Amino acid sequence: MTRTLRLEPLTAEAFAPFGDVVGAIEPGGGAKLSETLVALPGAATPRLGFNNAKAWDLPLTATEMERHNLSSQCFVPLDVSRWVMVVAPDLDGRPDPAALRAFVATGDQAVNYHVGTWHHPLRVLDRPGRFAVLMWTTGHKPDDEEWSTLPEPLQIEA
Ligand SMILES: NC(=O)N[C@@H](O)C(=O)O
Ligand code: NI
Repeated sequence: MTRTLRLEPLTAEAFAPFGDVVGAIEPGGGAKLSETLVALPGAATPRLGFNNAKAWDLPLTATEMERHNLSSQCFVPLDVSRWVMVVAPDLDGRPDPAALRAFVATGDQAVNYHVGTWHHPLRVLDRPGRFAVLMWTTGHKPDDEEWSTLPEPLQIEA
């Protein structure tokens, strides 16, 4: 049995339980993230990664989620069309299947997952997308990420 989830437009308000959203900044304006850029003891090594993520077509199928229990994870689009994040609150150490949310972001929106937030790995739409990704690591798996398989596959649609 596959569950269907519809994409919601990403807003800072809707995403607040899961992380921060930094939207387009007007000329002369600015924004900063600070307190929610978190590295817990053990995750002493900063990692600023750069990637060029391939494009996926909708509907997306999600079967597992991940979280970083020692670090926040911040995705900064460098050249991106649209991109998708699937998140959920924790329920007894797993993503709460009843509270899964799927958001679609623009290439002007950066997202910082708060430490421990269940999320699906990055999914980009329309064309490949380049990102900078900031987090802190222990330098070795599996400490840096925990995975959980969803009780049933999730189909994400527009
Ligand atoms: N590790 C990494 O860069 N990506 C994943 O953690 C992810 O959330 O996509
Ligand atoms: Ni991640």
